[in-house]
Amino acid sequence: MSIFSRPKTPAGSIVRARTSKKVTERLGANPAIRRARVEQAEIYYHPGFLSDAECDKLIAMIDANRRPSTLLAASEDPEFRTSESCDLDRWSPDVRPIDERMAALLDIPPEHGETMQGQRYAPGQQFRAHYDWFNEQQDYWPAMKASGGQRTWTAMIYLNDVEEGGATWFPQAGVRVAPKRGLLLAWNNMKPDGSPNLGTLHEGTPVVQGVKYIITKWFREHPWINMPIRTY
Ligand SMILES: O=C(O)CCC(=O)C(=O)O
Ligand SMILES: [Fe+2]
Repeated sequence: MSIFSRPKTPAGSIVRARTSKKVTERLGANPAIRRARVEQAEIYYHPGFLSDAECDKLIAMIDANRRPSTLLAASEDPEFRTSESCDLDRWSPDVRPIDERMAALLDIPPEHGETMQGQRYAPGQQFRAHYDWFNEQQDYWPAMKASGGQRTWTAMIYLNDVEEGGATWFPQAGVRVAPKRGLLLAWNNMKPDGSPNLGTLHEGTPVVQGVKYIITKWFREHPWINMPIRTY
């Protein structure tokens, strides 16, 4: 192999490795948090992170602003992501304290977080298996690199219980999480050396009965520069 050929496995990174270690230590020290007992990925649970009132408020905001969900990279499968999404205004008095609490829980500066997204899945809707980390070989990567770089951690919260279906399934890690109102799920998209972890492959399985509401937050390795600044 020539020394100029592209490595097959994505490269590690000192910045991401440092974040991995810091967040892992912070979560490990929190008695309210449990780690899934698997080696393939670092997946954590915090039951009851949000109150019922907070969940209801976010559900109402999602219902009021939802639009079809989108994908960063084109997919040939029209059923790949069939849910609806909405961006939640981080400066809203109902969103900001939650946004900041999530960042504090992980010990990541809030400005590294992308806009909190609400997701709504009606029966039959799903988000097929994907990674949250960016593929650095794809056309979208230069724009993502410039806007804060790789996605390091994901934190999501289930806002309601779902009658049937809608579990988050990590097929490589063998972890299935059923929606539970107020439960926060967080995982490290990176490996300890700061390279993307293939073990984080996950999907939002189809809802069978009921409607599933979640919020998702993706944290970048650097501050997310798309963040709108309010000048008043
Ligand atoms: O709906 C789920 O359970 C997973 C959502 C997800 O993977 C995402 O929003 O990136
Ligand atoms: Fe995801």
